[in-house]
Amino acid sequence: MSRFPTVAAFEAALASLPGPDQAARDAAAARQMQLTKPAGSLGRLEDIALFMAGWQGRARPRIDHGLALVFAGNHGVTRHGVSAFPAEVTAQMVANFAAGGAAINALAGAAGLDLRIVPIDLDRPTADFTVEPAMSEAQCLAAINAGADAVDPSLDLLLLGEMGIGNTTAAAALCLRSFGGTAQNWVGAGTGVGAHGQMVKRQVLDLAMACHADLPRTPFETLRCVGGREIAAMAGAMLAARHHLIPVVLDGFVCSAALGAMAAGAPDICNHVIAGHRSAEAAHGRLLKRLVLTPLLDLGMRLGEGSGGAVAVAVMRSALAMHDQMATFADAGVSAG
Ligand SMILES: Cc1cc2ncn([C@H]3O[C@H](COP(=O)(O)O)[C@@H](O)[C@H]3O)c2cc1C
Ligand SMILES: O=C(O)c1cccnc1
Repeated sequence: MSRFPTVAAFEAALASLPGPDQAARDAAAARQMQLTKPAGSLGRLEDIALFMAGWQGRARPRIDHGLALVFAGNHGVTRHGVSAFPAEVTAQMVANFAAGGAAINALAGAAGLDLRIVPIDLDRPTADFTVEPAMSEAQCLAAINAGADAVDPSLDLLLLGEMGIGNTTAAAALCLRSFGGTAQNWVGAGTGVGAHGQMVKRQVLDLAMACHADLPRTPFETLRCVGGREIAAMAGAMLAARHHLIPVVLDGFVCSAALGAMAAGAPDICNHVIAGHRSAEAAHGRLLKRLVLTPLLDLGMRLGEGSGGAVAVAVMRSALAMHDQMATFADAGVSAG
C-alpha cells in the first residue's frame, strides 16, 4: 500500500513530524568536547556530526548505506519556451543516467553513494499550469508516493535530485505561491535562457498565480497546481525519510523548492535536512534564507540532478571521519584546556 493513500494522510504526516534522538545527539556532543582539538575548532564539521547523530540515533553516525535518488518528470509548461533545451532532453538524460554518463553518475560515485533513477510518466507531461492545475489530485498523490516508496527505511542518508526540462519555472512558481514576492524574485536562467526567456518565465508565473488564486494555499495544492511529478516525488521522499528518521541532503533550487512547498505549511520539515550547496540560480539563495538553511558549499554549480548535494556528501563524510576516528584527550595523553 502507498505510504500516503489520501491527501489527508499526506497532511497528517506533515502535521506529525518526529524529532531527532536528543540522547544520541547529547552523547555525540559530549564526545566532541573530549576530542583532541579546541572546542568548536572544526566549525561546521562538528555541527554535521551532531546533526547526523541526532537523526540517525547513533552517537557515532555513519554513512554505510547512502543513496542518491533522482526523480524525472516532464512539464507541460515547456510549450511556452521557458527552457534553453527541448523537453525530449529529460528522457535522453534518463538514458544517459542509465548508461552512467551524467554528472551525477560521477559525483555520486565520488561521494560513495548508490544511485537510483526514478522516471515518472515521462510520456505524460504535466498540464500547462498557466491554464489548469499541473496535476489531478490522483496524479499528484501517485507522484508523492513514487517518492515515498523509493525510500528504503534502512538508509543512513538520502540525497535527492531531479531531472525535468522546464522545472526551474515550476520551482519558481512553487516559491512564489508559497512565499509571495514577485515573479522577478524567483525567476532565473535555469539551463541558460537569456533576457527574453526570463521575461517569458515571469509572464508564465503571473498567469499561473492568477489561474490558481482561488485554490487553497496548502502544501499539497501548491505541489499539485504548479509543481511537477519529479518535484512532488522529492517532497514525498523527504516526508517519508523524516518519518523513517533518515537525514536528507538537498541539492539546488528545484530540490529545495519541493521542500519549500511543504515548509510553507510545516516549517519544522526543514529540521532534518542539510542544504548541500547554494546553486548559482539566484533564487536559490533567497529560498534558503526563507527556509533558514545555511548551505554547506557554494561552488557556482547550477545543474540539478543531485550534483551539488553529492559534493556536499563528500564533505559530510569528512565530518563523520573526524568524529569517529579522532582520539580523546585522555586516550592521547594531551592536556585539556
Ligand atoms: C543536458 C542537461 C542535463 C541536465 N541535468 C540537469 N538539468 C537541469 O536543467 C533542467 C532545469 O532547467 P530549465 O528549467 O531551464 O529547463 C532540469 O532538468 C534540471 O535538472 C539538465 C539540463 C540539461 C539541458
Ligand atoms: O539549482 C538547481 O537545482 C538548478 C539550476 C539550473 C538548472 N537546473 C537546476
